[in-house]
Amino acid sequence: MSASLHIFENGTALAEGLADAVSAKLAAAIEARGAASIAVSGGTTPKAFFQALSRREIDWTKVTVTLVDERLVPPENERSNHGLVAANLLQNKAAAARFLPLYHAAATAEDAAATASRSMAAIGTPFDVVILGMGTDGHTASFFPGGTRLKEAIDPATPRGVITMEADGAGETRLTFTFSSLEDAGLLVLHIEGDGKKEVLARAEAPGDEAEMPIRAMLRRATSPLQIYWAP
Ligand SMILES: O=C1O[C@H](COP(=O)(O)O)[C@@H](O)[C@H](O)[C@H]1O
Repeated sequence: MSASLHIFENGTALAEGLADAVSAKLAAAIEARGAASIAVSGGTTPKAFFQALSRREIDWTKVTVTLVDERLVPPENERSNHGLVAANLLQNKAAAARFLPLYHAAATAEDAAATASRSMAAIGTPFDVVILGMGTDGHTASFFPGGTRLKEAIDPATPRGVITMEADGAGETRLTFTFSSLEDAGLLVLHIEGDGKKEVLARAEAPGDEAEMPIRAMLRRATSPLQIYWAP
């Protein structure tokens, strides 16, 4: 499915425009089914978007928020995506939303992933909204080049759920939804900012191996049209 590019003059305009699109999709899902779901990314990019979305007037009591991926750290750790979402999205109107974490204190990373997969089964699929980010190495979610379970993570035959991932440059062990969990979202967004990320995207759009730039799996094979939101 081909991608669409939405260009904004700056990060503030992008945050507001993306919050408009996402809140409209969540409101439509609530209207249709009485519930809505969104999986968001961490990293440095989404903070302003989270803050804008947190102020949108939808029925947040009917919205479940989770993460596309997470580090195997508790929420009080400064590198926790849960912590980022708690501080910036689960605020204002969105404080009423239900949050389902990927991290669980467990004996092993595999146990944490299995617990996350089980709790996600309650959300229902596909997600109404998925917001992806992208690293300068071409990773998305925790689909890292050289990742221990990259092949499995981006294989469309791997079932929906959360798996572990380790990779050089990823820091902590990661927990990540698989490709099949994310690629058919009602609204599938890639949120990137800056000229550097635009150049990375251009490289990803060129022919090459998905294992070298795993964002290519989403660009090439997602069944939902990928909506790329970019600002300088
Ligand atoms: O490791 C991660 O990085 C990506 C991108 O982060 P950014 O700091 O370049 O915005 C993010 O999408 C992912 O969720 C996160 O775990």
